[in-house]
Amino acid sequence: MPRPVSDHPVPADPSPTGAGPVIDLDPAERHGGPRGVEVRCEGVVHLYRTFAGHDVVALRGIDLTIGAGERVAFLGPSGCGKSTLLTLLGGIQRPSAGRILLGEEEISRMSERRLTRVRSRLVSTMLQGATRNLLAYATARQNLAFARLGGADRDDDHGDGPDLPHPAELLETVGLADQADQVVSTMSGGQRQRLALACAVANGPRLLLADEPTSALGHVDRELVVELLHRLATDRGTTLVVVTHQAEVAATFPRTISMLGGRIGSEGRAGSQYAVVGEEGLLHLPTELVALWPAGTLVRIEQDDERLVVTREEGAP
Ligand SMILES: Nc1ncnc2c1ncn2[C@@H]1O[C@H](COP(=O)(O)OP(=O)(O)OP(=O)(O)O)[C@@H](O)[C@H]1O
Repeated sequence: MPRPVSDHPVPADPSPTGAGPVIDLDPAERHGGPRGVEVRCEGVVHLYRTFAGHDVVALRGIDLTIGAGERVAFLGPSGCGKSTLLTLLGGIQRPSAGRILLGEEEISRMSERRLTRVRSRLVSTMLQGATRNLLAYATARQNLAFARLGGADRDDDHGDGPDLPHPAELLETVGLADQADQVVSTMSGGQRQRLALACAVANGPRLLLADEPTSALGHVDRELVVELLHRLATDRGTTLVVVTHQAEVAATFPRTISMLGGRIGSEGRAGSQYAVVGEEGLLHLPTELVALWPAGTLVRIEQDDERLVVTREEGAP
């Protein structure tokens, strides 16, 4: 029987160095609000240095706020920076410039020690490909137990506290109760991905990040995993950010963000498309219009009260 949250006050940061403020792991829950954490990016730029010594600009200035408990899908062509952004939000890499905040915690400037705590207690990242998130020669139950070790880092409850989902219930939720003692390497792709999802939420993250969680799955498994992602996130109010190239997956999210060339291009909310005006008036077309309005198309732009009217100039050079 879960104990009430007030029995488990979040302890002060036990770091022997005493460095930095306490990571407030669950403020919203203690105040009865959503459990998810707000995500903010301010001017985030990311460069990769190649072996040949060249810089590749993966992100060119991302300004973005994702509300606590919001569910968002990132779309965009290959190489536009989706996975890079996800790894920055998960604290796996640090941005070359700009700020990333999870709630009040600025993870872009945090010490490695505190970042490790954030990764094990606040954020969970599902990498692309189910097996990268699992121990292939362990059973489903053992994988879940391992995934909960991060939660066990919670000094108040040693991993069995009220805010951690129970492993048996999680296996039941993802439809793997009968596979509890099955070794991962003998599971189907869909079963592995459902187990990876169960492991990702096993230590009760407030932000769940998933990179292409359905890319290798058939139609039935894809629908199952998408439904589980939404259910597990909404049940606990977890903020959910998913990268996908599948439009039908993105369409199940209340908010979609399309990226292009390392920038945020357009947004969709509840079926409507929005474009974000970028630096120097740059405006990206929604992805599905790009083929109809290719680069080089000459257009006339006129302002009509609150509307911008864009008209193709037929026959122009
Ligand atoms: N480790 C790396 N070293 C050098 N360049 C990289 C590295 N990782 C990514 N890049 C480059 O950064 C840019 C963004 O890559 P990223 O993987 O974030 O894009 P993506 O939108 O997730 O692509 P995909 O949909 O193909 O996974 C690309 O130009 C890519 O080649």
